[in-house]
Amino acid sequence: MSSPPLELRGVARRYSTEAGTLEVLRGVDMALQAGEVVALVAPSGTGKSTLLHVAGLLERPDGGEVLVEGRAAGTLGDDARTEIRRSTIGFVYQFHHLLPEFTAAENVMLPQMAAGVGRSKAAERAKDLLGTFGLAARLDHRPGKLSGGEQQRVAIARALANAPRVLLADEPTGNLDAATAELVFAELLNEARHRGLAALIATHNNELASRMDRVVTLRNGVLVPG
Ligand SMILES: Nc1ncnc2c1ncn2[C@@H]1O[C@H](COP(=O)(O)OP(=O)(O)OP(=O)(O)O)[C@@H](O)[C@H]1O
Repeated sequence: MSSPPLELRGVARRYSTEAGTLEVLRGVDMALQAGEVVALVAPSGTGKSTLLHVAGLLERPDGGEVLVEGRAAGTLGDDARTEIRRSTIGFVYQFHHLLPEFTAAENVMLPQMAAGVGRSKAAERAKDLLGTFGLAARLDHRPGKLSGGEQQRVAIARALANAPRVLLADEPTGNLDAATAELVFAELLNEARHRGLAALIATHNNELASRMDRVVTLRNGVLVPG
């Protein structure tokens, strides 16, 4: 059997604070299979973002390992992690984090060009992706001229730009009104399923969580089912 796109083994992460050491992750184990969309539920402040950042190779674990397609990746150096992240992992944040001085299309082109794709090919792919999210008429708009839902759709298109096998999302619709959140979530779920991605989507919303394939909860620094 091939390796899961993403696996966490005994992942630990702690922060030094004035009050002492804060053990946020105490041995997180999880395997995320291709085609599986998993909900990550965690009360605020328990380490959900920390977990996603470590899983997405943005931060290194203090213990344990993150395996990407079977390769120990979490504890590699910054350049190697960046390389693997760029080619394998798409990340959607709660706030879109788009670059305000670039257009929607350019925001989707940039990660591709950073990965070595030529400008015209990147532009073509950005157009296709943004079209998928109903933004064909918004390619040349800067983020400030887009609605919240449109901004988040651009952010999702950007996360998919390099055809990742893993999609990580940190409350991707948490900043939208309920009706827009529903539409954007449905599109995100649809794309993740259509592409057969291994997806981990953090949400505080139990109804959204129940529509994913399974739910994991972060409790006392470990993941438990349900
Ligand atoms: N760089 C850091 N240094 C010190 N403490 C940190 C650091 N990053 C996070 N923490 C602390 O670790 C804990 C978990 O933070 P994290 O951002 O992962 O929580 P979260 O579950 O994502 O919260 P929320 O849902 O409110 O965004 C919090 O108590 C936070 O204050």
